[in-house]
Amino acid sequence: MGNMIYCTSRIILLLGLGIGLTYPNSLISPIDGFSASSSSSPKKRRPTKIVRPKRRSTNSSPSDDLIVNTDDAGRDSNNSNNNIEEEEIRFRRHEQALQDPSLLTNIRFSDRTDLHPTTRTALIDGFGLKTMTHVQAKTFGAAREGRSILARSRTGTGKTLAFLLPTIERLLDLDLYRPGRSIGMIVIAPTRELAIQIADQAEILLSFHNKYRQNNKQLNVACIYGGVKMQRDVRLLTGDHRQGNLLPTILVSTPARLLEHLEGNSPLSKNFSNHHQKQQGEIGWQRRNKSKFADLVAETKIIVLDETDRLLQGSNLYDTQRILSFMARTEKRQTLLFSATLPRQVRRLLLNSSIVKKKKKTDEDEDELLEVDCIDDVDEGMDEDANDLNNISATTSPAAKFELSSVSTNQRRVEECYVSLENMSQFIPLLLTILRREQQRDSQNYKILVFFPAGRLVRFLFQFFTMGGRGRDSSSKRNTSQLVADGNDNDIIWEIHSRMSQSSRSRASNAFRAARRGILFSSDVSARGLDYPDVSLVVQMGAPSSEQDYVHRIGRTGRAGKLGRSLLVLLPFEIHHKQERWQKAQRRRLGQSSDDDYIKEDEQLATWLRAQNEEQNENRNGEEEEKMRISSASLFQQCQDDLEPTRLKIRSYHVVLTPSAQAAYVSFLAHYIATASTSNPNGNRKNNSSRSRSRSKAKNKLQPSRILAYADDFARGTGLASIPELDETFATKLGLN
Ligand SMILES: Nc1ncnc2c1ncn2[C@@H]1O[C@H](COP(=O)(O)OP(=O)(O)OP(=O)(O)O)[C@@H](O)[C@H]1O
Repeated sequence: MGNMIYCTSRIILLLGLGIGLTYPNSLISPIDGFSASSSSSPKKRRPTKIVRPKRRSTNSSPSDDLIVNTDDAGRDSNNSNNNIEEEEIRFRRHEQALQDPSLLTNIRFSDRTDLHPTTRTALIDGFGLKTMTHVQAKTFGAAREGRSILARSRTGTGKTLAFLLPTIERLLDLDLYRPGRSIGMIVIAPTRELAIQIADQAEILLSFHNKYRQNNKQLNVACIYGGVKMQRDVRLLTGDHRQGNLLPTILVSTPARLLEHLEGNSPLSKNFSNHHQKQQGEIGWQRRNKSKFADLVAETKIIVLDETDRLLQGSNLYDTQRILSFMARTEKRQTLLFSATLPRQVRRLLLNSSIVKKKKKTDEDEDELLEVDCIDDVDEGMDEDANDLNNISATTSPAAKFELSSVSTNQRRVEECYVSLENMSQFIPLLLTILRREQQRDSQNYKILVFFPAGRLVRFLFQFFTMGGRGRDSSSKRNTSQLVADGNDNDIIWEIHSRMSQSSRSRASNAFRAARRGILFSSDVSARGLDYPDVSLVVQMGAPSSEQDYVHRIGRTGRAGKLGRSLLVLLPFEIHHKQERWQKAQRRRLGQSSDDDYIKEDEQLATWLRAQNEEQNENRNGEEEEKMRISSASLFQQCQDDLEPTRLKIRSYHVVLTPSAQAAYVSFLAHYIATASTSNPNGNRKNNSSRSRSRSKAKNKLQPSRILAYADDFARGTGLASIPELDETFATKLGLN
C-alpha cells in the first residue's frame, strides 16, 4: 500500500508538476519532496514554536546521536491544546512580521521553484514562514549557485536561514561532499549558545528531508563547542562506524574548539587514525595515508562565518584565520560571511586577505565575492552598488523573476533611551527601579535582558537579586526573592556568562527562551545572534565597548517585525566621554541627521536620579523641594529602601553575597581600567591613523585613580562594610600605586 501511494505520487509528479525540471541533481528525488508536501501535515511536538515532522521509519537512526535534538524526550506530541497555542504563537509572530515592511519582501517561499519542495514544506509548515526577508531574497540565488557572499543586514532579519537555505539546497546535490565520509558544510559562530541555536535550525530543516530518507542516508548536524568534554565531540564526529554513518552533513562550531581538533590537540585526531585503519577497506577512504580530521575538513566546500566581524576581531581573529588555513583554498570553496555590523577595518581586512576571493579582474570571472548590504547607513563602508538589486538578479537567474520592494531596510524597530548615573552608589537601586518599572508596565509579558560589563558583575547582581529577599525556600526549593517577584513564586531571573558551566548556561538560555516573562542577567555572551522571542526591554548597565556591540545588544529586542525598547545606563565616568559618541553612532546607523531620532534621555529615571542626588547634597531651594517631593514618592526611592535588608546582609558578612560583592568590585576595577586604556568607540585597537587623535585625547583619558574612586563608590553601594583590599601585584598591574 505504501509503495502504491509512493508510485502514484511519482506518476502525478511526472505528469503534472515537472518539479524535476527546476530541481536538479539531488540526492533526494523531487518525488520525495512532492510526497512530503502532499502528505498529511507533519505531527507537531512541544516545546519549540517550530514544527518538526515525524520520522517515517520507527527504527532509530544510527545517526540520532549526531543530531542536535532540542525536543525533550517524553513531551506529549499529541497535546492538542499545546498545538493550538503553538499555532496561535506562530500566527501572532507572522502577523508581527508583516507589521514591518522593511523586513519582508513579497517573494513567497511557495513560489520558489529553485527551493527543494521538502524545504518549502519545512519553511511553511515547520517554521510557519511565508515570504522571504530582504537579506534572504538578496542572497539566495547567488548563494545557491555557490558564490561567496559578504552580507550585512539588521539584527533579527533572518540571516540564519539566509545562509542555511541555499547551502542545504547545495548539500542535497550529490557531488558536493561524500555523505557520512566528509563534512558538507562548516558553520562557525562566536558563542556556544549561538552555535547551538544555528545547529537547531539546521536540524529542523534537515529533519523534514530525513523523513523521506533511509536511516543510513540521514542528513545530520553536529554542534561542538568548548566547556564540555572532548569525548562528546569524538562521539558526535565519528558516530556509529558499523552503519558507515560517520561525519555530519553540517558541523557547527565555536572557533576555539574546532581549532583544537584541527591542530590535533584532542583525542579526535587519534580516534580518526584508529578508525581509519579499521575501516579503510570497508568504506574506502580516498586519502589512505591521511586520516586525520584536518584532512577531512580540507574537503569541505562550504564555510559560513556567522557574526563575521566578531570572528575577525580580537582573540577570534587568529583562530578564524587558522581554521580557514585548514580548509579548501579560497577559489575552491564557498565562503559565506554574515553580520549586522561590518566596520570598515574588518571589511578592508577581509578584502585584502585570502579569506575571500579578490575582486574580479575580467568580466568572465564570475566567482568574485558578492557584497549584499541591506542597511542604508552612511558609515560602515560597503560598496555603494552592493544595494543594487539588479546587480544580484543579473547574476542569479531564479532571483531575477522576483521583484523586491524598495523600502528602507533599516527602519527603526527599537526605541532607544539612555540615562546617566549621577554616582555609582545608584547603580543597584536604579537597576531594581528599571526592572520593577518594566514589570509594572505589563506584569504578564515583560521580558528583560540586562547586560553587564563582566561575568563577575553578572554573578554578583544575580545573587544580590535572588538572595536579596527571603532567599531560597528550602521546603519548596523555590526562589522567593522579594526584590523582583512575579507573585507566583517562580524563578524569574536567570544569569548567563562565561564563568558558568556549559550545562548551567544552556539551562539558563533555554529557560529564558521558553519563558513568557522573566529577566536574564548576562555578559556579552548573549549579545550576538541569540534569538530570544519577545524580549520587551534590553538594558545595558554601562556602555558597551564598541558601537557594534551596542547594535548587537539592542538587537536582542525588536526582532522579526516586533517592536522593542532599549535603555543604556551610562556610568558617571562614561557620560562625557561617550554620550556624544552614542548619539553620533546612532545617527550614522539610521542615516538621519534629525535630532528627533537620537537616543533620548529617559526623563522619568533622570528626574528621580537627579532629585535623589540633590537631596543628598542638601542643597535645597523651592524648586528642589518639589524635586525632593517627587523623589520621596518615586519608585526609585522605594527601591532604595527595599535594598537595605540585602545591603545589611552584605555588611554583616553573608557567606555568599559578601565575597561575591568583593569579587564584583575587583572585576569592575579591572574591566574599566583595561577598557579605558585600549578601547575606542569603534571597538578596535588603536591604529596609525588614529594615533594623533589618541594623543590629543590622552589628556582627557580616565585615569586609574579616578576609576578606583568610582569602584569604591560602587562597593559602598553594595553594602560592603569596607572597601576590599587589593593584592599589591594586582594593583601595580592595574596602574594603581
Ligand atoms: N522569512 C521570514 N519571515 C518571518 N520571520 C523570519 C523569516 N526568516 C527568519 N525569521 C525569524 O526571524 C527571527 C530572527 O532570525 P535570525 O536569528 O536568523 O536573525 P539574524 O538576522 O541572524 O539576527 P542577528 O543579527 O541578531 O543574529 C527568527 O525568529 C526567525 O524565525
